[in-house]
Amino acid sequence: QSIETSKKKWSISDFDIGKPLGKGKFGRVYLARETKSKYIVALKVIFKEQIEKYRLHHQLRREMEIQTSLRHPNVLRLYGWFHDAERIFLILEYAHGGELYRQLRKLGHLSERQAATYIASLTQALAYCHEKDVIHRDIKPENLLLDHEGRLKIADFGWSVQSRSKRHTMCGTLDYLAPEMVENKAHDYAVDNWTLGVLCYEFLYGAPPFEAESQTDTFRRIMKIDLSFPSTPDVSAEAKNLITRLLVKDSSKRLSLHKILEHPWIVKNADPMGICPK
Ligand SMILES: Cc1nn(C)cc1-c1nc2c(-c3cnn(Cc4ccccc4)c3)c(Cl)cnc2[nH]1
Repeated sequence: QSIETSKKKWSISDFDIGKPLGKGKFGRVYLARETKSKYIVALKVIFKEQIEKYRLHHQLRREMEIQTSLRHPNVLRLYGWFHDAERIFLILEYAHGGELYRQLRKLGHLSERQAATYIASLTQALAYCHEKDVIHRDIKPENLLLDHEGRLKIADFGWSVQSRSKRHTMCGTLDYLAPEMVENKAHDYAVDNWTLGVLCYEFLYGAPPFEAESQTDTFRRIMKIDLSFPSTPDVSAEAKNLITRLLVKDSSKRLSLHKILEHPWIVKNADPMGICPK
């Protein structure tokens, strides 16, 4: 009965619950171990009355169906779910390395090899999601985790769950949203390309490109494409070229996911295995 494939009806008695990993509006995420196989998972507990109160069961169902159908090395697995009278439990892949966000905050900014490796992994994961008609995975450092080998995992289910680490008020930030999102226009796949540009900038400089004191100022900077590159850290011209070709207002003119993977900066710097040796 491997957790990966079983059609077994799970229940809370199948798991030993460990320390909380993250918490948020809809519930918490706990480290857990399936009692028979000793398989380690992350168990996300969502309270039904919260879902009913905010009338979110359709979104939750859609997110769960999407997440269960996705199989990609850079997308966190949802193995299955079960519920009791008041809670819904999601059985998730456990990412041993924790939040990419913490690594970024600890290091200040990433090396070009590390940044290129993460951008290549994200691009491959998004190309896979787009092939399955899944867009806007809400990619921001908040939703990125690392496995035991340092491989990136997109961990979002559309729920803004705040993890345990002291967190800047990232929820509700505009920093990662493309102009058409910020203007609440119909958005298409290309929003994810924009967000890759924002993330690439943040990985290399340690802060997102349009950060400002207020959300209004961030909004203005995004709409103006008010992009500038600090003189330190010293970042290569190829990296700046990739960022500039993604942070384009006209979504049809942004570099495509496949073109990103062929970009000289990615070809030269990204580790093919998605794991950047230290
Ligand atoms: C935190 C943390 N520290 N270490 C050492 C491991 C983890 C860890 N957390 C998870 C978690 C986990 C917990 N909370 N959340 C919400 C979240 C989502 C995206 C980014 C941040 C938080 C996810 C998961 Cl699902 C799956 N695997 C996880 N692994």
